[in-house]
Amino acid sequence: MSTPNRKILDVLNGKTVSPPPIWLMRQAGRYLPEYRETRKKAGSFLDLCYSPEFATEVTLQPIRRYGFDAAILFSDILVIPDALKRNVTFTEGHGPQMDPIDPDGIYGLSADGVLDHLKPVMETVSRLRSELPQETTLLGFCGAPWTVATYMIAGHGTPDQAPARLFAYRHPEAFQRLLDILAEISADYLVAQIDAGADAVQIFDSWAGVLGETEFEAFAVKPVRRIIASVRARRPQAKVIAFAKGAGILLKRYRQDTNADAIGLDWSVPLSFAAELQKDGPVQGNLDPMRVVAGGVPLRDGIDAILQALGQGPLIFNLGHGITPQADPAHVTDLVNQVRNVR
Ligand SMILES: Cc1c2[nH]c(c1CCC(=O)O)Cc1[nH]c(c(CCC(=O)O)c1C)Cc1[nH]c(c(CCC(=O)O)c1C)Cc1[nH]c(c(C)c1CCC(=O)O)C2
Repeated sequence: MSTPNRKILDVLNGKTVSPPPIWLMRQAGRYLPEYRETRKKAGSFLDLCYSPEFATEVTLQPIRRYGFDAAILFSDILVIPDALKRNVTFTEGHGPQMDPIDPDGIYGLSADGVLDHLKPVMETVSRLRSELPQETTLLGFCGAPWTVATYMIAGHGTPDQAPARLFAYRHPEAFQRLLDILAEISADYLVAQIDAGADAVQIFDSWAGVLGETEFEAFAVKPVRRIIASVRARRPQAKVIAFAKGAGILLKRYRQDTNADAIGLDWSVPLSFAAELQKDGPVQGNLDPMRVVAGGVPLRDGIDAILQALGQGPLIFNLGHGITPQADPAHVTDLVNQVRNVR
């Protein structure tokens, strides 16, 4: 069998690829008119996530438009609480909502049936692998236990994750049990995505940045290390990108202690520090999504700075967080052309 030429896998193996491969977090989404069209047809947001036909279509849309080096499975990190029967809904303007969980609820959680519930997602992954160009890397993903737990405890998004932080102090045993079950399910879920055709996976810890040092170690590092170890024990070839948003100087230890193949960097990570982190292994990031909204000079300067600081080492070009609905699709074309040095 010939090995497909997937640049992102080369970077994940520690190689420098020039120009760097590129994909964008949330590259399938509301900034694209074709996404908004499909979204209307699919019904609710979760209906879209569980429809192999529509989820495949929206995953492919940004690949057709921009030829990104990776496609990321269209789904959401909150399909796990949904599979755990937490009554998850997404309503326009309110973001995700679910039943807030208490300690009794945590002790009542069961992993049974979770992967069955997620079978349509695996069907989407296998359709994608057969429909994508050979050279496009297919990324699977899950949320990190801490970030998923913050939604399960509050029942919705919060600016500072105060409900989950307080819960962890008040109910340490129940909270640990929640992290453990989420880590176990997430590892199985990632293995299932890899078996269905994902080339690599990303773990999103979007709320890692609100944790103090001790809690970062216990709630962000440990569960992610456990997931990666469990996936590697079963699928030694699997590549993992870990994105701990807001982790700052703790990122140095985060890579070493989780054993991630690459770490994602948000836009607050100084490029001098990013270059140091790159000496330990591949990095991904870290353009401020607002530069994509602004376009023009701020966009050009931001891209230049990243390419200058990180372009000589293993880099996957990305944003420092998801692209926002107000981004102009034409600015994304400019971004891709500049990174690829196309005039
Ligand atoms: C925290 C988190 C969530 N979901 C996700 C995270 C981690 C990354 C991050 O921090 O952005 C991850 C995610 N969500 C989505 C993807 C799909 C793949 C891709 O990146 O293109 C991925 C990888 C689609 C989505 N997930 C969601 C949308 C928008 C919903 C819609 O189309 O109506 C999309 C395209 C909904 C969602 N899902 C979530 C929130 C808070 C919201 C509401 C906020 C919003 O509306 O942007 C939870």
